[in-house]
Amino acid sequence: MTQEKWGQLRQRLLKTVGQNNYTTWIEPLEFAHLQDGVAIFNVPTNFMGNYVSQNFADLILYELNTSGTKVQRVAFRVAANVPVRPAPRVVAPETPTPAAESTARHDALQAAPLDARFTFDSFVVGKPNELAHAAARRVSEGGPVTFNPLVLYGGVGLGKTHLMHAIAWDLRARKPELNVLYLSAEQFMYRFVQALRERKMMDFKELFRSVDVLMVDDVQFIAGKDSTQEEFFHTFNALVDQNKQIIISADRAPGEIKDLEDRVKSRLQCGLVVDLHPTDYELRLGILQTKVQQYRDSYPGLEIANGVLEFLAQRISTNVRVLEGALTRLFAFASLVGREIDMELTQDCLADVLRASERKITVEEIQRKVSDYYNIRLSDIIGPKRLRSYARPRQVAMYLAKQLTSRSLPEIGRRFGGRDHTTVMHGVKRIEELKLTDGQIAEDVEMLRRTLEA
Ligand SMILES: Nc1ncnc2c1ncn2[C@@H]1O[C@H](COP(=O)(O)OP(=O)(O)OP(=O)(O)O)[C@@H](O)[C@H]1O
Repeated sequence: MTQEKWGQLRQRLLKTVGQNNYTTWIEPLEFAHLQDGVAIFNVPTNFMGNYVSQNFADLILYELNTSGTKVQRVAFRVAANVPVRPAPRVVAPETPTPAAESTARHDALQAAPLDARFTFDSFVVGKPNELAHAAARRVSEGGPVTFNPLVLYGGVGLGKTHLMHAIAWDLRARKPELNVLYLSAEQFMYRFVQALRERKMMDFKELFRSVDVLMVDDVQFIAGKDSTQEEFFHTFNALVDQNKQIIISADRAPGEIKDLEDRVKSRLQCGLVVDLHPTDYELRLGILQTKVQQYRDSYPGLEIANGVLEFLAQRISTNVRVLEGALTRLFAFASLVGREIDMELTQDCLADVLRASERKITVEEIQRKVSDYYNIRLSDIIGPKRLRSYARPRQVAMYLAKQLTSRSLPEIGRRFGGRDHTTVMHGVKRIEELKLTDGQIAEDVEMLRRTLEA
């Protein structure tokens, strides 16, 4: 079907549904394409898609087929670039027309916009985020609900929002018929308070319970806000009862969110809780390389000297937002002054960022913490003894020194009683392998990392 044909068809629909309905529901529809007998239309919001689907889909299908276009089904999906129309003014609020009433409801449930850059394609996967990524991918397939809710948690700027948006984009593409609602916990509270104030609690409940996939970002925000928590709890239960997928993000594990009611905590812990770990050197480097590829389009011809990305990955903190900000600044600066991005330019341009993110953890501190943890003496970690009960903690300490400090392998070796850098490399590799096969080691390393970074 062509756009022109859709234009003619809309005129026929106008006659059938009347001007009011037409302006509110039909006109904003944008014909996207016809594929395998499904006519796909872009709509500005999920709510609109749902409403049109329930009320006008049969009519549209009928009109399409009688005009000679063979279509088995129509589907509506939310596209990022379809403008949201302002709600038509309700002239007589006491007796709103059905269309106007629905539009007002639709405004009350406006989903937060999705960031077009936050897709699975642009998400770089590494050890620290691979589990979270895999879980997000699974949910985005929209198959039967196997874990509910999916809780993604982790520190600032580690990609929680990015993953949630990626799930939403994917679901919209794969299952346009699903009503996917993404919003922050703050927006949830805002809508709730607004519904209370405007005495529209029934609408609020009905609308939240009508979604197929609910995604609430930064749930820690509702901690300590009693009535919002209560409403969230009921919404949550109602959706889980209907087997609707819920995806939640938080800045820490549900059990550790202060002032979050126990019943909410325990509900959140019922599904799959996955942790986005702080980025490690390899992931940071991977992210930088990917971003550089993206920047090349905007800054053609700009060169980066060898070693600059490695330097940034080593020196800038675990927060990906800070890493991205640094790179953006570097590119903008280099293109302004028309120079290659070399070490000198990097140091000049990012002096403040580099100072702020200087790592505070020292190799000595790591050695102390590790010896305390394994209950051995500091001298045994540094000393020459090869006993397994010393060698393994020593390797753990070397591994942590590599991950958490900017020291090179030879520098680390020197601090471990003058060992060679190949010994350190071997130790680091050994722990990397053991982390995958030995749950106890993985837990030890994680505990130590947390106490060191606290
Ligand atoms: N693995 C990754 N690959 C590519 N980009 C990433 C990755 N992780 C994070 N980012 C980018 O880092 C920035 C911050 O990520 P995001 O907003 O998702 O963090 P967050 O965990 O939600 O943080 P906050 O708690 O501050 O909301 C975004 O621009 C995101 O695209």
